[in-house]
Amino acid sequence: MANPFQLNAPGLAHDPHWYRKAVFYEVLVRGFADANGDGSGDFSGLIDKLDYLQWLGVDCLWLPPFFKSPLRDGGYDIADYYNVLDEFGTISDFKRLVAEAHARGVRVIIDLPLNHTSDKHHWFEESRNDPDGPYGDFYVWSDTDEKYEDARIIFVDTEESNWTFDPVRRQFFWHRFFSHQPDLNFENPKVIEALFDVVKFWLDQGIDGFRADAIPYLFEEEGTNSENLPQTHAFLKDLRTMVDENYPGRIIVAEANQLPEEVVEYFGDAEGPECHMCFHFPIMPKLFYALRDQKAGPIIDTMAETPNIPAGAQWGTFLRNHDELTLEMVTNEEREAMLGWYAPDSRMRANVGIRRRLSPLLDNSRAEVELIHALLLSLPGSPFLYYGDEIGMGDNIWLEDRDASRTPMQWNPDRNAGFSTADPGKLYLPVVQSLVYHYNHVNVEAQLASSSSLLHWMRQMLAVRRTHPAFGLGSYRNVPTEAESVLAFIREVEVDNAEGEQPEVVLCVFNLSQHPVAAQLNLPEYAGRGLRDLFGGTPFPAFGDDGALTLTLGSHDFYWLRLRSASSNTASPHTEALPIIQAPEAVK
Ligand SMILES: OC[C@H]1O[C@H](O[C@H]2O[C@H](CO)[C@@H](O)[C@H](O)[C@H]2O)[C@H](O)[C@@H](O)[C@@H]1O
Ligand SMILES: [Ca+2]
Repeated sequence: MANPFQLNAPGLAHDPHWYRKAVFYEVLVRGFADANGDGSGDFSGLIDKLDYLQWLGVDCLWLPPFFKSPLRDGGYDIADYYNVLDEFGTISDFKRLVAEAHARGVRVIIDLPLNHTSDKHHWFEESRNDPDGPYGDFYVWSDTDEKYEDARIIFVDTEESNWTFDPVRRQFFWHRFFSHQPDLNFENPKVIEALFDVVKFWLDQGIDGFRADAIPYLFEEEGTNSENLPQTHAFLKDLRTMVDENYPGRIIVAEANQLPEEVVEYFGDAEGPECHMCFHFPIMPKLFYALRDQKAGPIIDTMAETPNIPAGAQWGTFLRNHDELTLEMVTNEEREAMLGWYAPDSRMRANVGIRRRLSPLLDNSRAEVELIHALLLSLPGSPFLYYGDEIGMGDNIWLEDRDASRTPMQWNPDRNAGFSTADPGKLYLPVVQSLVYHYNHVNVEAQLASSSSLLHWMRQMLAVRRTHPAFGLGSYRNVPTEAESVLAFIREVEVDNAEGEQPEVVLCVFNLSQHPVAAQLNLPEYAGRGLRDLFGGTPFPAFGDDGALTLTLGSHDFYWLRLRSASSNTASPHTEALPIIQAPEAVK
């Protein structure tokens, strides 16, 4: 069959700030495509699907850990930083993946858990067996489990303490996550050296950057909560210096599940930059909260509390990922409300969060799935999508822990959803066969054949976003309205085009309510200016002479509107050109 996704192979454009406009896509190698039919996804399978990802409009892949691991924490328990899981392929397969992605203009970042290893890592084996040997001080050992008592337990479902007694060394070792994941001792310069070597090794394989997993927990200090310590920031400044000096254009993305004022510290400052990007953990749950509360307030407040970031930095925004939908960044009242709304069955909960995929969270409401994506794609930050959400994949809460939302990608209605030719019982996890999300009807092939599908809608959204630099690079300004269900904001950036520097101003308006609403916006600086819809180019009524504009929005409706040029209020070919969205051959 002809490949319906094949486009040209543009290669990578030179752009040191690529990540500030990029759309990222988190893809589990294990879960995407199984090329050799052994029941597990692999690098070759992912390579086969790169045309699809390019067609969708993805700019950069994020690959969660694929290193040698006993897989007791989805690969975040690394046994060997320098080797990959046998079932995924070889390092040369990985390099081929990077090269093939780059040929299609798609970058690749990987996940690097530096805070801890698996207890099967040889560093730990040697540390526990030979306290005076070269690895004796690689982990945090203690004769007592009463140190650092102000550090909270993160995996509250499974862990009772951050210390575990090791019967071999007859001491306790420190771990912020599972008890089979000992924390490395960052006070030991040899550990830092070893980890810098790991980072260099992977950057030498051609990756475009890495996600620094669980970064707030590197150091411990008595009398503190052992999170976000100054020593951690000093380590990150050194790491950034090494990356900038040796690998310009490659990025570090901080995974710091912390309050806005704490997360922002992970960007560093002009004198001492740290990470190029930080995930914006606080805004994510507020989007879900606002949707059920049907009020824009929580989003407006969180954006107001979000500090400015240094030039050249960017937020990473997301709706879902391989973890539970974490509720660490909301108040106790908000958390209780969200658990009631989104996790009525206790099986849907994990640690301080909810282990469900996006579509089931939103009761398979297409309008809500569209609305929350429209928010994600237009609020400040570079969006990180999660594989399968572009087709509204479901989950399986009967699986353990976060595996609920790590099931195989659904490609077609064939055996194993087209993910693998293996005997179904051999798959790493079963494909989703629930009534509503069964792979018979929720799959890429079916959605490709339907021009009104979520998949085509997503592709168009990414295409429109790409055409308007205001979304990636623009400033953000809230526009107050009386209607409490309406969120309105302006994204604005100076763009250089044939007519010289011109501001691109995009007005985004969302109705978070299930009921229609009319909202008046007052922007006197735009008095008399017209607007155009970004999708079809339809002219909208102009702002009045006093700068007032009344918009009506249907249930869960939204607009992305571009302010027309000040001089004429008429379309100019350069500033108002609309993106041409082409349907693939298969649906023409
Ligand atoms: O390796 C341990 C974990 O590291 C990341 O953890 C983060 O996920 C937690 C939720 O599962 C979250 O509560 C915590 O704040 C994060 O640091 C990684 O993403 C996990 O998959 C992994 O288990
Ligand atoms: Ca395989």
